[in-house]
Amino acid sequence: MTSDTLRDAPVRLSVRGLAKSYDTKRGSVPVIADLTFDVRVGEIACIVGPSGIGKTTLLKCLTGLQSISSGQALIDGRPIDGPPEEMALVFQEYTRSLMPWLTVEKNVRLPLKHLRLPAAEREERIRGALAAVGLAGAESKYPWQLSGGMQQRVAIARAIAYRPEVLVMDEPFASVDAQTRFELEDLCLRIREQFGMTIVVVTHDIDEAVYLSDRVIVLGERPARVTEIIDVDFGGARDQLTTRAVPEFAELRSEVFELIRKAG
Ligand SMILES: Nc1ncnc2c1ncn2[C@@H]1O[C@H](COP(=O)(O)OP(=O)(O)OP(=O)(O)O)[C@@H](O)[C@H]1O
Repeated sequence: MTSDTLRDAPVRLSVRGLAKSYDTKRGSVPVIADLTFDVRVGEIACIVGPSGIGKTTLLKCLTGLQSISSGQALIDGRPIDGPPEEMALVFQEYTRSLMPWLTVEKNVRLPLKHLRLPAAEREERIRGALAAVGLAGAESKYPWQLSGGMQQRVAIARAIAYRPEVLVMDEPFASVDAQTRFELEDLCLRIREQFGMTIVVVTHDIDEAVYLSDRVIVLGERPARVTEIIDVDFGGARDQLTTRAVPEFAELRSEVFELIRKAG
């Protein structure tokens, strides 16, 4: 997949003047003032910004878990006003999102129950998702028998077995060691290639944002606005050593770092 192909793809997720305030005992507190951006079919977009700027709040609005105060978020042109069927969400805390009393295979099977798929397709999706994340053979294990990185792979397998159009991830690799983090980043790139999914990731890690993204969306100011949208033109095939070593990588990292520092 080339960057040019992605830039010509139709818009999957559109955020238009989105604002969000929380109602608290002290009244209405604005967290997001005005966000406008698009994510195209098959793109990976990373959302970055200083701590507490409203990144998780934005994801909650996009996934229909929080109401939007004004403006709109649209998926394929349809306004989001509840959890869209076309989306799946992966959280940082895999220990809280997996059911410890269910095996790996049953955890992945869980969200497929209400899809009413033909049995053969359901089994193939479970098998294919576990194979895609490198967990073929671990079907009968329980989450607590696995390492943190493997548990997060189960959470990702569960999301991709559902075949969402948009995979939304909130700090998905923040709780694993550095080596596992690199492996999971590459897994994310492979998922995009294999399933053509659109992926939105919130991350605190600037290098990760540059490595994964076709588009880095930088949030700043309080309440939050889009400070900058940075196009990343490394294409689909990336490599932890060679991609991170090109001069453009260092330039983009500095640019994002500087924007977040100014915003904080
Ligand atoms: N349910 C809520 N009610 C009231 N205020 C909230 C609620 N959830 C979040 N906030 C506030 O909204 C602001 C943004 O929080 P949010 O978690 O979205 O930021 P973030 O950018 O994801 O933070 P971090 O980078 O630290 O994870 C914070 O000031 C937070 O205290």
